[in-house]
Amino acid sequence: MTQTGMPARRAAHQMLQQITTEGRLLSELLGSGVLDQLAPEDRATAQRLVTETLRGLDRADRLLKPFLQKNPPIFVRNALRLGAIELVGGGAAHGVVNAYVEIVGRNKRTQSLKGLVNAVLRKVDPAAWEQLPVPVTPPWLRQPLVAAWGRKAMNGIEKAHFAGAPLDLTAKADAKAVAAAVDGEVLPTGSVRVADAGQVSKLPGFVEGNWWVQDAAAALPVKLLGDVQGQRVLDLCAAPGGKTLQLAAAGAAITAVDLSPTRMARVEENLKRTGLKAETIVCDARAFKADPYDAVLLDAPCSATGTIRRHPDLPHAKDGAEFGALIAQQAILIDHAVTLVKPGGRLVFCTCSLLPDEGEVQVEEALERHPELTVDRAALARPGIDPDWITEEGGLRLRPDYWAEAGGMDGFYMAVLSKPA
Ligand SMILES: C[S@@+](CC[C@H](N)C(=O)[O-])C[C@H]1O[C@@H](n2cnc3c(N)ncnc32)[C@H](O)[C@@H]1O
Repeated sequence: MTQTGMPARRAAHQMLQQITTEGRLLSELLGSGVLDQLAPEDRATAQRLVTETLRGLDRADRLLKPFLQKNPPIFVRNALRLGAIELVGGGAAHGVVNAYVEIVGRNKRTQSLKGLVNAVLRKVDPAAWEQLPVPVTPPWLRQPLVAAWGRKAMNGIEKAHFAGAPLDLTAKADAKAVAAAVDGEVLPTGSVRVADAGQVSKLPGFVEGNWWVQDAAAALPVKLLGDVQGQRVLDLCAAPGGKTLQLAAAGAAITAVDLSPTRMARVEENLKRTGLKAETIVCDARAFKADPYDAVLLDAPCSATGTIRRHPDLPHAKDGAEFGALIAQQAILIDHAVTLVKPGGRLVFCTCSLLPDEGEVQVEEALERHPELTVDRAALARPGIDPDWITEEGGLRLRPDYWAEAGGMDGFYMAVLSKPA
């Protein structure tokens, strides 16, 4: 672990507080300029420290529990958690303990607990860390996931969440050449995996736009469309544009729609860097009107529970309260997307969610509302797709515990629906 200074620790503590008490997401906090006052190396340290703490939160709590007679206030608990993670990561005990004693001492409401923080952190034994179980997901999310996939699979999913994610790239043209340039490997589905990436923008081929960052699971929905050369394709909910770039690189004429102007600006940056072309339209996909398309891709807003390997803040910031609204919005988006598919055309519905309500169930219900649609199972016969991943209704279910030995994949659901000619 690199040297951790007080500004980075204070920022990490502040972010952990906002995530665990205000339901803020780390990406929102980073975007809001919370780290702008810090030197670049402190910014990176604060972000790494808070990410590692969130990933190991349940384990840090177990490590600390024997030394706490009752749960201290969350401000203190978060200081203890960060301190424990630093100690386990090899931080010098004296410096770590003093730092978190100081953070707790600066707050009038918690200054009387400085002694507790000092005593508890001094007792932490970093060697005990490896003996503790894999961190468990908070119950609000664990329960529905165990109900959907079973306990054994959930343990595998939690292992994958704890391990974090490697960096996956999608090549604009030649995956083998990209793999050779970045010292990566080509996965069975065609994505390039980089085990030890470092700073993404410094990897060979970034400036030239030879590839973009995209998890191997997230790259599959576009592949299910097969050859789209010369087809008119609508990418609904397109930002930051990973799928738009894939479709453009495959030679389709793309219209990319997203509600968020800031996120659409990222699609435009990505198009510029890669030299690819797409029409971009900022608007609510539910109100978008145009002549029907050969294919529509709907990557609907969802719980994002498939991306916890890279966003360990999510289970600690959220409580599932917005799931109902997201599920309702997905159904409305599907119904509208169906109107934008021409006869004989296809709709790919996908979400980066682990919840069947945002995947399998959504498609089953869509088929009831639109009996003219059929599920295109043949579209799933693609290189690297394990037949065990195919679901009863004919969709593709991907989970973080798949490809465990090779570094896992994001949780995703996708299905191809065909309209009669
Ligand atoms: C899962 S992300 C899409 C990821 C993107 N397809 C990719 O591959 O990079 C969902 C996107 O939906 C957008 N969104 C949410 N509600 C929307 C709506 N009603 N209309 C259009 N876009 C919407 C969000 O701004 C967000 O960019």
